[in-house]
Amino acid sequence: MSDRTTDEGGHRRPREQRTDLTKASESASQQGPEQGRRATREKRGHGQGMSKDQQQMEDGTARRRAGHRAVPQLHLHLLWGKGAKPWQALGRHRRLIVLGILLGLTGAATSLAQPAVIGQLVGAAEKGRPVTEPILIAAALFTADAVLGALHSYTIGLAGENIVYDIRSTLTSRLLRSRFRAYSDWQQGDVFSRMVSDTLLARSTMTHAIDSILNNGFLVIGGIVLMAWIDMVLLAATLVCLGVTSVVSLWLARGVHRVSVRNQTDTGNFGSALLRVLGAMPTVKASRAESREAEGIAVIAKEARKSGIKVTVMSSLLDPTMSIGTQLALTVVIGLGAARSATGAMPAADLTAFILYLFYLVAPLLQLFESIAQFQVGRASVDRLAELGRIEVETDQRYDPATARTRSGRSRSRGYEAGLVFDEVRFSYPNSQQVILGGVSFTVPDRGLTAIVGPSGAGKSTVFQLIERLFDPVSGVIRIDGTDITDMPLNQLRSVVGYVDQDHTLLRGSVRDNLTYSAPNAGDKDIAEALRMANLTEVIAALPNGLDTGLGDRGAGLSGGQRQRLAIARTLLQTPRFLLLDEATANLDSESEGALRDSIAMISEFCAVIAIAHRLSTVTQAQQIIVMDKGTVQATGTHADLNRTNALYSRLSKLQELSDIAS
Ligand SMILES: Nc1ncnc2c1ncn2[C@@H]1O[C@H](COP(=O)(O)OP(=O)(O)OP(=O)(O)O)[C@@H](O)[C@H]1O
Repeated sequence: MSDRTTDEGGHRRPREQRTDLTKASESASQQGPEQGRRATREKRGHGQGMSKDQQQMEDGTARRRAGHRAVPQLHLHLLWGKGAKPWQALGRHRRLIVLGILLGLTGAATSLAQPAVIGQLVGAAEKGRPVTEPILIAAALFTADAVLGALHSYTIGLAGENIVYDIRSTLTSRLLRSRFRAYSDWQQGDVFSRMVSDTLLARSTMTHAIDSILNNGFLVIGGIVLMAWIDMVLLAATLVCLGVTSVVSLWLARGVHRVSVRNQTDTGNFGSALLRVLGAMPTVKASRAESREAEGIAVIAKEARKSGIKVTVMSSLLDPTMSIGTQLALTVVIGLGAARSATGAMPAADLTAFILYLFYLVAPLLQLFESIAQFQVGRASVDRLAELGRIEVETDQRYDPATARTRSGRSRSRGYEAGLVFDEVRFSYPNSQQVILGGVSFTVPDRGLTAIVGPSGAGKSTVFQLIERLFDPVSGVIRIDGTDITDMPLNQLRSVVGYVDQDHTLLRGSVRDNLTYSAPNAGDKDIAEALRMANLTEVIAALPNGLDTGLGDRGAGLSGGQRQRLAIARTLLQTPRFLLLDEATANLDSESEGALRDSIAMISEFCAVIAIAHRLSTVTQAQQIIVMDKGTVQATGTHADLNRTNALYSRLSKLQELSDIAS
């Protein structure tokens, strides 16, 4: 099967797309149905004029090409996953981070040299030697320290922003390409909170915290070495005082990690709860549920507050713990040092340098432990992002190679049927035992209107979700022109299948943005034609800015029926070969429904329209009607046949007549 309206990457070709709809419908209306059909078929080149081998070659090429556009991988999980290579996690930002760390370390070296130079200055002054040289060296060190510090901050900040950008863009791409059933398991608010706040925390971990741990660690170790060089006795006293507090601080830092994980989960829960009600404001108001919901969300917010306070308590204990240790060390050093200096065991210049090193050590030591705590907070975020990054994505490879081979063996049998075929399809939703489709078989020819009717819950919408491959059957095959759809690249499948779902979702943006959503290069002529077919020309003309009028969330600004027709026009611009309409006429008044019925009749001249309809009046003209009940096909036929032969259909038909009379 080939689709000549797709390019190498599986995208639709703009030029052909722009003209497809107009030309096809013009042909259909001007040349009469048969010629129009032929003209459209030729333009679409859907493979009927090709040999089967050619088609299969094109299939393979298209699949390989589509497969080349690999879904971006998030490497964050490597940081703490099995066989972790932290280096890889930093990806292409490694160089920048290394540069930042080197700048920081050089800055730290200049800092470490300062007390020694000041010690020399004191020594020179003590002995009455010239002090110009040590002053100049000290000034050069201060300047270098300041410049290196600024460059260091900028480099690390830049790497941080790059990393956040990378994580966000990679994760967004993965989320949008995720398998529908995998995405359905996630709460939107949780996803949102991970994408916004966890990425910021992860940035701190991967740049500032790591950098600070290395730099301050270097300063601390360097300071200790220099202090050892000056006086071992004073150093031993210092280490005893600081050692105890360091152990306590490390224990606190671990605690910070534990409570941070809890706090980030609570924050995600808060986001989910908020999104849930914000997405249903009219229902909340109509149900007078404002106070109830506000109270419920306040409870969740309280949980986040509680775990947030725990993080604050643990983090704020770090500072005083370290302060106690350093104050103690300072007191001991000054007392012991003064005594040693008085006995002449230690020169005054050495004591000055030692005390300065101790002062210099205090800030890096505090920062070191703060960074370890920050690292632990960010680590929890990195873990949460890595979990999101492992979401299963749709690939254009075969869903299950072994099964696909067996299926394609069957599906590529000689004499395949053109159109869409359900062959003994069985299906249950993931994590559910309920059989939703129990061996459904039917054939939809590649032209004309096919209606699917049946009571609520019969499995009609599920049939559409399987055609779109939002889910895959448990067993059985769905074929398009003889090809198992699991063997088709997804974007090829979705370019030949247009789907107007029950919610006919519109997005915030202009009418034009919404119309051209699946055909971004559609021209004005095609847009006008699609609007005409969906009976929207006058409606759009009456809007203040016509096609450029802005719509609110989910298409606010248009009536329910207008939104529904706009969704149909949007799908028409995609020039699908199979147009799936799920309850497309549910919100229409009788007049609009009649107009749309005419449009569907016209559209079905050049593609296969499959319409789920509760209003049977919409589909009485259908070439075939499939009656579904409890996940099986009860009967297939025309309106007249089914009215005569099928009890369920004639009952639905009678109920419909009654409701029409009543209205
Ligand atoms: N995501 C899902 N997870 C589990 N079960 C589901 C899911 N979606 C639908 N179902 C179940 O599948 C069955 C068939 O649903 P489906 O939406 O296909 O019916 P339908 O015939 O289109 O109904 P209606 O005419 O009311 O839209 C229902 O029993 C429903 O509860």
